[in-house]
Amino acid sequence: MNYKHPNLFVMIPYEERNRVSGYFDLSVVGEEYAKLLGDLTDELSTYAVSKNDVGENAVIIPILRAGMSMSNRLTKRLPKADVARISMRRNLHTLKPFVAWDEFEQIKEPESKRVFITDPALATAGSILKTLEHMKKYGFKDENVVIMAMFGCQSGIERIFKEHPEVKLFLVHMADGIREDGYLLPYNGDTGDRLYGVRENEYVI
Ligand SMILES: O=P(O)(O)OC[C@H]1O[C@H](OP(=O)(O)OP(=O)(O)O)[C@H](O)[C@@H]1O
Ligand SMILES: O=c1cc[nH]c(=O)[nH]1
Repeated sequence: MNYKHPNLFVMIPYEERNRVSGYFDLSVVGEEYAKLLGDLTDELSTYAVSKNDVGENAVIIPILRAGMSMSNRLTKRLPKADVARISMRRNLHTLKPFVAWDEFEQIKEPESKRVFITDPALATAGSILKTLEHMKKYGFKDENVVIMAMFGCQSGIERIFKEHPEVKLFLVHMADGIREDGYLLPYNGDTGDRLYGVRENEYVI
């Protein structure tokens, strides 16, 4: 997958897919999966964040639940950054996301803040787009936004840049595509479920 965009930065090229084989090994779950995602986040931070950046005037926004697996490590790399979580839920039939709650109110002067959004999976991009739309209401600016993700597909990425051409996206690795049920290919399962267990009431939301 050689898709390119000026604001897209892919850390591990297709030819080195074996380096991310743990994504696709569905027996890797819980703490072990969290460590794998955390270690890749450390690597991605080296790629996405300048060497002397300690997170001054920055805020890290993990999209819950799975985004915490990345923000937990990014906070170590950027100790001065604030953290403001957003809880995003999706109806797994329609794949439509909605905001359950957020912590944006606590961020002072959002219009001047550098933002790092973390979420391992970028599939339809509905969750990221909803997050960006929600952030705008609070005054955050697209030109200050860096999205950090593990795995994303071209159709989702194109949707992001179509609506938000100024954001930057740092991806560990490019997916081949997306399945009809909204999961990425190669299949990596549900990241949140692999980390924290299946959520019982997902279908009724
Ligand atoms: O690009 P999209 O099509 O919106 O899909 C990606 C979203 O799906 C996953 O979250 P999920 O809804 O499984 O929530 P969880 O992390 O709480 O399990 C993932 O962490 C993204 O937030
Ligand atoms: O591939 C996908 C799609 C949605 N959520 C995930 O965790 N993975």
